[in-house]
Amino acid sequence: MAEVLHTRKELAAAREATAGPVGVVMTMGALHAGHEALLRAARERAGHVIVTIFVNPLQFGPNEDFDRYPRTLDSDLEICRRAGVDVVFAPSVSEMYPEGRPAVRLDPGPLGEDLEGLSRPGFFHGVLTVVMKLLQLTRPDLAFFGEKDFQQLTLVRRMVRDLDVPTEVVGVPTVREPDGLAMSSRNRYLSAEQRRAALSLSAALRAGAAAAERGEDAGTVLAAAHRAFDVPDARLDYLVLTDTELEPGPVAGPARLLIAAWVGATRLIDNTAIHLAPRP
Ligand SMILES: Nc1ncnc2c1ncn2[C@@H]1O[C@H](COP(=O)(O)OP(=O)(O)OP(=O)(O)O)[C@@H](O)[C@H]1O
Ligand SMILES: CC(C)(CO)[C@@H](O)C(=O)[O-]
Ligand code: BAL
Repeated sequence: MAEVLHTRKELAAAREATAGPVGVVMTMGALHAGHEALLRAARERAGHVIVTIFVNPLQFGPNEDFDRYPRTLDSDLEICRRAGVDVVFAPSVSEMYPEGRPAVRLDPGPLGEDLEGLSRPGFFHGVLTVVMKLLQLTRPDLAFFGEKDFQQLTLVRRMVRDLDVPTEVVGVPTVREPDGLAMSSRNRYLSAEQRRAALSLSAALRAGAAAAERGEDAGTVLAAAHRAFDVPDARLDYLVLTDTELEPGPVAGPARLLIAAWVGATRLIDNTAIHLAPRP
């Protein structure tokens, strides 16, 4: 049975009593099969698994969905129990930020201002600040993050490297619905019609990957992805081809194709690995 803790003091006591490799999976709750894959990966690599459930106000903009973000603690706990999680840490906002918004926040650097950071100013300052706080509180040997949020995974890896955090960051492949839609807690905002339009994100990525497999160059790969996205009910935010560190403009070799789009009032993201053929 997972132990459910709400205070930093309880967590510190539980952590003190734990030996052996500790794995942490950080979440905002509303757990789904994507999160379950992270829990399985953690269970395989770590003797002791801690899950954090915290909807972090610091990473939401003033007009974003902090208030309506789904909060489903009972079913989350059931999923954690089934997955053999040892500790669930589910603090309140005042427990995490007793003095209100922290004056000192982590600066994600230039990548934090691009892609997701362009549409969500301050987002990665909020993400990295809470991830660092949760790393300090849980002191894990391993921390598991989903590739679905590839820019987040990249920035967390960079933070851990730049700030000498003694934790290995493990990326877990994106879990999809059978029709290709990347699992996301925000999918539950979609009507049936919007869910059909949302398929255009993964369709664009598949079209890009298929063009790369045919040996097409970067420009053709991107054009194929754009053509496949062409649906009236979804509005593109960005569709970019980068290198695997999210720097712009790869011409050959391993790359990443990333997309963000609005479907109604819901903003969705997705990405895939691409391998560009060597240039002649
Ligand atoms: N489909 C997925 N496959 C793999 N990992 C995922 C998937 N969805 C979320 N994750 C990972 O789970 C962790 C917690 O994410 P979070 O709780 O924000 O869920 P989410 O579904 O991404 O929510 P949202 O839709 O609000 O962004 C992150 O590391 C995230 O990348
Ligand atoms: C990493 C995270 C838990 C920080 O709030 C959040 O950004 C998420 O769920 O991906
Ligand atoms: N899944 C990343 C957290 C967020 O979108 O707020």
